[in-house]
Amino acid sequence: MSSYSDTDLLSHFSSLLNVFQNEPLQKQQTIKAWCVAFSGGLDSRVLLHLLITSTSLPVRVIHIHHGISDFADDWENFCRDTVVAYDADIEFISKRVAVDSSGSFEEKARQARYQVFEDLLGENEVLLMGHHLNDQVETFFQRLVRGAGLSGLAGMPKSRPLGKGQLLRPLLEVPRASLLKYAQERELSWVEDESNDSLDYDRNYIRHKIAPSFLSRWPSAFTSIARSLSVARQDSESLSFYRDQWLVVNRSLTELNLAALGELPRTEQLGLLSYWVRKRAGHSMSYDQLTSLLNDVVMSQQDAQAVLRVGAFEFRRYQQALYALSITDTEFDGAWSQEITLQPGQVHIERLPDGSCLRLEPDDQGVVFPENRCLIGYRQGGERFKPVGDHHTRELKKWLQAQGVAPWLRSQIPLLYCNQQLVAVADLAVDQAFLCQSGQMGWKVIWQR
Ligand SMILES: Nc1ncnc2c1ncn2[C@@H]1O[C@H](COP(=O)(O)OP(=O)(O)OP(=O)(O)O)[C@@H](O)[C@H]1O
Repeated sequence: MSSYSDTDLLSHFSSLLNVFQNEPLQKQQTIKAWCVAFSGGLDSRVLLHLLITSTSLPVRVIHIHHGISDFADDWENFCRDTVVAYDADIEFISKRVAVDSSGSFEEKARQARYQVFEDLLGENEVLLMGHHLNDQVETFFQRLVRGAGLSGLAGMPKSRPLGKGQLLRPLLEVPRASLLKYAQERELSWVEDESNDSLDYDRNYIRHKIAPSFLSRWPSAFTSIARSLSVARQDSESLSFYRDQWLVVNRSLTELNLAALGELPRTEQLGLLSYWVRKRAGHSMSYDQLTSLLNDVVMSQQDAQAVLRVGAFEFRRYQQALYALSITDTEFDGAWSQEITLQPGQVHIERLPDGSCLRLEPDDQGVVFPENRCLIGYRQGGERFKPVGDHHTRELKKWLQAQGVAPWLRSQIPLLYCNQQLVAVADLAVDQAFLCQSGQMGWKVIWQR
C-alpha cells in the first residue's frame, strides 16, 4: 500500500481542494464555505487539521451526537474543545439525533447522520468527510459478502451532490497508516471509539482479520482494489446515465413501457428492471425476486392480473405497462369522501385565466367556492359526464377504460363534483357544460400525484 509522508499528504490535500475549488460546481458558482463532518476520531481529526492549514475560506464543523455510546457526551465536548482551541473564527455545530436501538442501528445512525448533513448544507457549501482508502476497501468486502451488484460494489464516490451543496472525500486514496503518522507527528489527539475493537461488527472483523492477511500476501492490494472500485464506479455511473435516458423516453418512474422493454435482450431487461425498482422503491430486489418480476408479472398474459409484492410495493402489469404501487396507495378503499374540502394539499384548485378552466358560479351569498356545494371525492360508480370535445355523455367507468387507466387506479382519481354532478376528473378531463369561455377566469383542478 503506497503511503504518504507528512508533506506529501498536505500537498495532496491542498491540491485536491484547489482542483475542486476551481472546478465549476453544479451551477458554476464558487465555494462559499467548507463544512467538516467531525466525529472526533482519527480520520476526521486529521481532516480538520489539514483543512485549517490549507484554506482561507470560512469553515463550519459539524458533529453528530448519536447518544448510543456512554461516551457520546465526552466526544461532543472533545470536538467542541478542539475547534475552540484553534482560536479561529470556526463555527461549531453539534446536532443530537435519536436512533432507536432495534435492528441495524449502525445503519440507522449513518442515515440519520447524512440527513443532518444534508439539511445543514447550504448552497455553494462543501461537506468534507474523512473516509480513507481502508474504509473504501472494507466497505467493498462488506458489500461483497452481502451479494451486492455492480453499483453496490463500486467504491464510494470522491464527490457527489448532497442537499443544496456537495460532499467531498479528499482522503479516499490515503491509507489509514498515513493519517496515523500525520497525527502522531503533529501530536494531534483524537478519540477512540471503543466499539472499533469488537469483532461482532462485520467492518471490524474485516479490518482486524481479513485486511491484514490480504496485505501480508499483497502489500499493495488496497491500492489496486481501490483502482478497480473506481473503474467499477465509472462504469456503473455511465450505465445509470443510459438507463435514466431510457426511462425518460419510456415513461415515468411509476410505470414502465413493456413494449419497449420487450425489445431488449433478457440480461438488459433484468438490469433495467433492477435499476427501475431501486429508483422507485428505494431498495434493491434479490436476483430471485427480479426473475420472478420478469417471468411472472412482466411476461404474464395481459389479463392475468399478476402481482408481486416486495416490501412496501406491489408490482402489477396492466396492458403494456408495469406499475409499482406503494401498498398504502392500493389499500385505499374507494369510499365516498363526505367532506374532502377544497384545501391545498394533494388536490387543490387554482383560479386561472385559461380556456380549459371550470366555470363555477358564486352561490347566493357571493362566496365563489362554496364548500357545501362542491366536493372532491372518489368514484362511487354510476357517474356520467360529457367530456370536452365529445358529442355524447359518457359513463366515467367506460371513459377511464378507454383512457387506459389501470383498474386499481380508477378508484384513486380525485373527482370534483358540483351539486352532485361530476364536473372534473382530476386534471384529466372536465365536463363541457362547465367550461369557461376562452380568456375568462376560471378554476383548475391541480392533482399532485
Ligand atoms: N458522529 C459523527 N459526527 C460527524 N461526522 C461523522 C460522525 N461519524 C462519522 N462522521 C464522518 O464520517 C466519516 C466516516 O465515518 P466512519 O463511521 O467511517 O468512521 P469513523 O470511525 O466515525 O471516522 P473517524 O475516524 O473520523 O471518527 C468520518 O471521517 C467523519 O467525517
